[in-house]
Amino acid sequence: MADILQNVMDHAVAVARKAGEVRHPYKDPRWFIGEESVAAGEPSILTDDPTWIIDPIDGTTNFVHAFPFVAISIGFTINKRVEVGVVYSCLEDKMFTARRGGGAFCNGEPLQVSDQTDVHRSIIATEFGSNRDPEVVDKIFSSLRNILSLPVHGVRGAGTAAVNLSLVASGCVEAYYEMGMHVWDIAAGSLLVLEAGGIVMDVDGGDADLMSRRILAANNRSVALRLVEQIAPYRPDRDDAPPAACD
Ligand SMILES: O=P(O)(O)OC(CO)CO
Ligand SMILES: [Mg+2]
Ligand SMILES: [Mg+2]
Repeated sequence: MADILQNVMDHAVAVARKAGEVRHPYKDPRWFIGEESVAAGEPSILTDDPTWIIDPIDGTTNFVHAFPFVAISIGFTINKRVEVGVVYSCLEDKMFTARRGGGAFCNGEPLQVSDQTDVHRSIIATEFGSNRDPEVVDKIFSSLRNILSLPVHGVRGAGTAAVNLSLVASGCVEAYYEMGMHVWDIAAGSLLVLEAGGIVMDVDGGDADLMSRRILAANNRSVALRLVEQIAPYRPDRDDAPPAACD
């Protein structure tokens, strides 16, 4: 397991060096976007520089309640594109790894998304999130009602975006969508899905935007576009939005 992780991290360093960077990618604070560092006041701006995007505990509420899905998520971007993704699902003891162009793996075994093209035969993952604004809750339930009524086989949620994305990459669910999570929740997992043969887009069918706090990841375009028709979109404040001015 350690070998797999070391191998992926060595690749990230090699990619950074190839991009002409000579700074040590484990040490320069400009190269990090982390949930805890942003909470401590560090900027959350994705630049073209090599950048580690880290969530040390994805599934904090699960962790607190001993609900058994918790992950560590580490993404590595260059030119705002994820080059390496690692998701460790701690209690499942599954190490998911992906390199751009190099495939996605779970504990070293290759991953492939589901080949299901019929949304009616699909399981869709999503989350209720933590925003209790009535308008947002209405949108969440509107999307859910539409999707359940298609009908689909089922709707699930692991309580962690990173694990939900690993489930898409593993072919256990056909798609995952959410609005309100953050870039550190999805950077690594989005590459897992792409490298397992899936697609990642905005919930409105547009291009994926890591900082938008919106994601739709699916096994294929057919399933994704059926979901786009059902999702009631809303726009959370972006991860790179300037801090609100004080009165
Ligand atoms: O548990 P965390 O890291 O707050 O993340 C949540 C979403 O923000 C679950 O993905
Ligand atoms: Mg998280
Ligand atoms: Mg977290």
